[in-house]
Amino acid sequence: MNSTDSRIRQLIVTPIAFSDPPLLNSSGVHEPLALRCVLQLVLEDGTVGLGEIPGGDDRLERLLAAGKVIVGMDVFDTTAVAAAIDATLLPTVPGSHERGWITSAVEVACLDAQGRLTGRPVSDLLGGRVRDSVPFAAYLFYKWAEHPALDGRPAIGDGWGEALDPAGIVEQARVMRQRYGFDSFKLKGGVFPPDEEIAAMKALAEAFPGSPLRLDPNTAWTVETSRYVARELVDVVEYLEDPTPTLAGMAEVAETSPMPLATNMCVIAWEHLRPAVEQNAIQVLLTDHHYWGGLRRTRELAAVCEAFGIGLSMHSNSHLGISLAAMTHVAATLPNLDHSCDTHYPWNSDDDVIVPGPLELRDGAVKVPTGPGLGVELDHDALERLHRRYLDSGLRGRDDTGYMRRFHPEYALRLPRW
Ligand SMILES: O=C([O-])C(=O)C[C@H](O)[C@@H](O)C(=O)[O-]
Ligand SMILES: [Mg+2]
Repeated sequence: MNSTDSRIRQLIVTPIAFSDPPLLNSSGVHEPLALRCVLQLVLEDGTVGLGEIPGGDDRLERLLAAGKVIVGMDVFDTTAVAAAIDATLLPTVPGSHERGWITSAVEVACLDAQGRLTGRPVSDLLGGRVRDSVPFAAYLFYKWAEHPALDGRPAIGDGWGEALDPAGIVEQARVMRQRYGFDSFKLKGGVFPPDEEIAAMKALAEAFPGSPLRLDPNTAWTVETSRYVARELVDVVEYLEDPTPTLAGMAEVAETSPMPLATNMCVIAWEHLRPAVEQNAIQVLLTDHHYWGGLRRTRELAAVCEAFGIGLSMHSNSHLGISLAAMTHVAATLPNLDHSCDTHYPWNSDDDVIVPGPLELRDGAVKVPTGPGLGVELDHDALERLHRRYLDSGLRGRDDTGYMRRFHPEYALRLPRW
């Protein structure tokens, strides 16, 4: 062993759980805890690279399998590392989308380690920044005031209060702007009948004139309803996100839609790109390095979008700071990032910060960390605390619909619903 031995010694995967408010969407409501996996990629010289992806038993198992095949490989050999993981998972995980989560998580940890070894930020390793700070949108949600009491557990409140109508959404947007300076706003729709959500978007447009707005019902509408909403929101939204299911459905809506259609649902793997282009089904792609195979693959995806005139935005699930750092680094290097990125980060509790330090949402943007690698350091006490929560919770997957049914047994998942 010497001080520059960049071979991978071990992948440590830690499943964790962190607090999530009762955010509503087209498939139910967020549970009180969200699951993530934190990766620590340990090199022979003791350098550690960090990664983070959504949790759940399946992903945990796949990450552990990936960890076994990459031992001894050089951390700079990310193409071979990804290929080894892909080959290992292929027999049991046929979908490239699902394999992408795992190769991505490990690639980010490799890049973090490479940056620590070379003293360069990940954005430099990706080709260099075209911007020093990355704009994010406020991600607005209809929500309950609290997680109701359940099975002897008391109700769990949060500082945000209830938002179930246009006034509540505008108020939430005001708080988001006041705290974080966001200029653009995305509303998670598909919760209430379309006319109520149209009213919320119009109220936002009136309250924040000139601010870019988006509405994302996660495929809650039929083609006909999508066309109606599109007509109602002309000159109100910059794009409509996943109004209806399937590429064919999106293509039908796009034929008459006055605004671009965006997706993070019907184009989620490389094999979806060609039919999407052929059918002109989407005009904006929300990329997400977590499932597109990593930060380098995200840059390749951006180039494909550029070639076909598809605009670029960025998707987010509930996430912690390692993911935010990775999103910020890659977004900083994308010349054709046309829209501010999504982030769930403001919904997190202060108790759940696992990488205290440079990441801050200010003026609606995050400054790209300039320290080595991702530029963030893991708080091991916080990691241990969130790992305990995971163990104690017994939660092993995400189930927004099942959780909604605990309070409304008649609730049924129907997409499209309207
Ligand atoms: O843009 C999106 O579709 C999302 O962010 C998906 C997420 O799962 C969001 O809907 C949520 O967390 O409820
Ligand atoms: Mg979406």
